[in-house]
Amino acid sequence: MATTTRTYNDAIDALNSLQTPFAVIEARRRAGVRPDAASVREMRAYLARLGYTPRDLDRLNIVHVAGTKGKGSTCAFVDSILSRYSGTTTTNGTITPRRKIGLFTSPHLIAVRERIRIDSTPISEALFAKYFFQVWDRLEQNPDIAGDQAEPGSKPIYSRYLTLMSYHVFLSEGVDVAVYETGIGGEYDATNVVERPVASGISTLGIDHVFALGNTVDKIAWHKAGIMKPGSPAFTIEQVPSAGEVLKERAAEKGVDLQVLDIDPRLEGVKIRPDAVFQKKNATLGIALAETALKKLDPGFVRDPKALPREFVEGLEQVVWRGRCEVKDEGNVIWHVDGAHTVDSLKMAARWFVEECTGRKEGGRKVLIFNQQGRTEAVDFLDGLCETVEKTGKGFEHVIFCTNVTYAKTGYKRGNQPVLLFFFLSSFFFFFDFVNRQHDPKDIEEMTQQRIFAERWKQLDPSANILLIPTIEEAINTARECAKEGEPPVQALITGSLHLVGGALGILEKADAL
Ligand SMILES: Nc1ncnc2c1ncn2[C@@H]1O[C@H](COP(=O)(O)OP(=O)(O)OP(=O)(O)O)[C@@H](O)[C@H]1O
Ligand SMILES: [Mg+2]
Ligand SMILES: [Mg+2]
Repeated sequence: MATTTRTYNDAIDALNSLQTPFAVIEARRRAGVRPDAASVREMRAYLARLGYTPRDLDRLNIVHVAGTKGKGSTCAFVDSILSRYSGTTTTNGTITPRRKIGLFTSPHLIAVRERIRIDSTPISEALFAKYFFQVWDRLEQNPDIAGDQAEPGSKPIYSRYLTLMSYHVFLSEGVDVAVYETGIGGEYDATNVVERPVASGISTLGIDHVFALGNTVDKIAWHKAGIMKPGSPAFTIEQVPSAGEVLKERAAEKGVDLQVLDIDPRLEGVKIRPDAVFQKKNATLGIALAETALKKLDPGFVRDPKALPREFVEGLEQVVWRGRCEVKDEGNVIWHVDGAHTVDSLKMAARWFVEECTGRKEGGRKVLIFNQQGRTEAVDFLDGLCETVEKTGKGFEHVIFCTNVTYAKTGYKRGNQPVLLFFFLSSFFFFFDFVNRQHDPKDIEEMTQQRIFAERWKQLDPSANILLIPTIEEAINTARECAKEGEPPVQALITGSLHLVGGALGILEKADAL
């Protein structure tokens, strides 16, 4: 990859070249190749080529979170609490200096730099480009270290590159504590190169990423349990029994003291949004992780079992975690935006939408915009969604299935220049942060998946007006056209994938990053 200039866009181009192409993913899937221990060995090799050892990561005081759902939300709670708590405590009369908090999450909604945050803000384009190419150069300067377990001269794949880069960013920027969300699973996830986290947390387990992790919740639990490390406290919340058992067994094998937390009674009176049990579980986990980190970072910190410190309450109430249970009132349309993309979380999202709608005086017509790309099982997401909303007596009047392409004219993402990368998609240009090589372009062009969704919805609710619309932008405009003069505002739900939600928020807010 030519890297003669080193702008942010060059960095994004180079990063996108590290995506595993759709054809390779398919070939591996057919051959039954699943992630294994080699991925962490490879991460260790790249870390060494960058000039770091796993010991260096200890300086980051990592809080590590795995789970099927609620990882990102839990991490956001920890980040929000810690950033409010730092700099406010007095030890022996002196104010402790403000701490820098790193946050590494996935996926991104609009711009990839959202995945690497310092003090809750995505790193700037300039900083992203700078560190991206520092990593690139170091890998090229040290193409091989004798005996290491990565192919000589190779570059890590997309998610592993970003993980490596995040360590380099946080170490270079002097981050005091870094909160890490796993990508897929735990045991073999790129983030699992950390050996001595300050604490590990496992959020709600369920079924997702079946190919990589297994098709039952106990197999999935085995992977997630891989982030627990001897010598580091580990926490989880109530799980379905088969998953809970596996977590306990693996904790015992590793000699880890795993605490299973009930909803924290100190949350009474704290305004958690949405006001739902799943979010209180995420908050409970977030509190325990933040407390454990603070015990290490702040010798003056004492846990009060009766009440949460003011900074914790503020951190929990004011947390920002975009694309999850968001309401945006546009006048004619009230948008409900949630990136749920598993059977269970879609039921949660539907319940939240229904509660929002029933809480309103006037009930306008309901419109759904749904997308999920590249996962055939996604058609089963629809049943719970339809049923939950129909229970209110008034289901979705219009149901729009669109692709994950954002803009009608320019393709995936607004940018300075379009880059034509792909063959099949004659009418779409691909843009930087959302070039996605991991889906079959033909499926998108022919709206194969959307047609399957439409068939299913026709069976679920024959009275709904079902529409297939190519882009997110056109889907949003269509929903806007459903609003009629003199009628209460349209109540629209946008859900099914984070790509969809990111694209939609980008359009609704004209934002470049969240
Ligand atoms: N504990 C939970 N149980 C079930 N559903 C949840 C839970 N927490 C969040 N959700 C739902 O899942 C969606 C995604 O939440 P979040 O980003 O925290 O999860 P994640 O684990 O980071 O997911 P991803 O796989 O997208 O990285 C939310 O919008 C919400 O609808
Ligand atoms: Mg996931
Ligand atoms: Mg996430």
